[in-house]
Amino acid sequence: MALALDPGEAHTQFVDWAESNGVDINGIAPAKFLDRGMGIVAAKDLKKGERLVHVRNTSLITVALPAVRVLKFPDNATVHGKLAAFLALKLQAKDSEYKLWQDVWPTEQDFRDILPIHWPKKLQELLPNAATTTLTNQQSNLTRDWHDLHPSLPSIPKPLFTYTWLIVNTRTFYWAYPDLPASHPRLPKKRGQLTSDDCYAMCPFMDYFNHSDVGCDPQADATGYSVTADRAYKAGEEVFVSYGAHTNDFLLVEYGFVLQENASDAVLLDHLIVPVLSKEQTAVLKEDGFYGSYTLSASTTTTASTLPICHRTQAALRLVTLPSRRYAAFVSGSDEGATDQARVNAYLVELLVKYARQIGDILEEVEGLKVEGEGDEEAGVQTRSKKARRSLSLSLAQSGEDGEAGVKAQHKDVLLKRWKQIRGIVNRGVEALGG
Ligand SMILES: C[S@@+](CC[C@H](N)C(=O)[O-])C[C@H]1O[C@@H](n2cnc3c(N)ncnc32)[C@H](O)[C@@H]1O
Repeated sequence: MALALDPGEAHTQFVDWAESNGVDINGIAPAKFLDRGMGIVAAKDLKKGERLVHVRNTSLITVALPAVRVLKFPDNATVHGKLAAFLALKLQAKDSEYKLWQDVWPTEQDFRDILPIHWPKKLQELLPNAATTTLTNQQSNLTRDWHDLHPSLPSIPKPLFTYTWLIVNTRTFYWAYPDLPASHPRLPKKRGQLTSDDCYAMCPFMDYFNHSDVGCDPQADATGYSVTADRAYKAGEEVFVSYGAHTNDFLLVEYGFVLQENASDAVLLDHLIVPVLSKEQTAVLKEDGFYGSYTLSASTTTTASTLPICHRTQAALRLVTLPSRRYAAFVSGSDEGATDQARVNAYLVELLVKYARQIGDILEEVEGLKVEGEGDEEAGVQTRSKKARRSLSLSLAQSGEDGEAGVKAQHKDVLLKRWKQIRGIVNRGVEALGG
């Protein structure tokens, strides 16, 4: 069990505030962990099915709040951007009603330590392919939101907006406004047209929960949000929720960590398979809906009948390696494909073995990166209070000194860890495919 430390005064004050502001807490408490900031622990033995927390719908922070609507952000701005803008204004105002909540958020420096969006470019360039795609999308979403909202935020510097945008990104919950009727004017769009990008809610206290691939499943209804124990917990044990079935590449970019054990982990193979497709094969796969998103899963329960590759990968590789009628029989379902499986496997093994060699080179490159500012700067920051660190880092950022930061030991460690995980998945894949 990871060591849970006393969270400190700011957290005690926040919990008191939360309890008097629509958050019902039962048998759990925030605690500090050495490697993942804050989290939630069982404050007593808990039974499976016990409700651990309920956050009233009126205590959620959504764009339907009158306090957000009155700011009249542009209609075309995203819900993510509007919430980030609202929270930036609240953080700047000295008398915000959310001050005690904001005081327990991770600091901007915490984000610089863990989130790849703040990594130096040379390190970002060494991210695995799937992580690079997620990071590119994240960067362009942030740029779009800043572009759309900064004319409405003359007093907010970009680093502050970036900070609250990342707070929303790492702490938001899916909220489809179950408390509002179908075409209520406070909905971001009419109910029928709501997309997942419209359904963001900030949920004070619930945002203390850390993620595990197997954990409690937060539930929303018209009364608000709740978390119920998915199993029995001993007092002192950390209680996780699941943020969803995410790979470690996704978790690294969106949340700044990778899991040691992750049943949802997989390696994206697009960069290996797409380049071997001819123009004609690409067109066929696009037409059949099998172009891209080729995955090799991390599953260790693979048997001969359940290979660690997805159906899309099977389809693409069959088109590349077999006569087109064999491909057609497979995708139409008239042939399960067992006869050709060995050929398909052998082809993929070749690609994976080549990839394993490249991974070896990348690992060497990452291992060789020089870590800057080790020791001195870190030690100084750790002795300051969290609040002081926040104001220090925000004021630094406000001066525009974003620059090209150096590689930190933390960045390098997590990147090495991820590449070693990928090497493990690839090697296990080669074995399972009979290589
Ligand atoms: C919703 S917040 C959870 C509370 C957060 N740990 C804090 O200090 O406030 C999500 C963030 O928690 C951290 N986190 C969540 N689950 C984690 C895990 N299993 N391992 C390491 N860090 C985790 C990541 O920094 C992530 O961006």
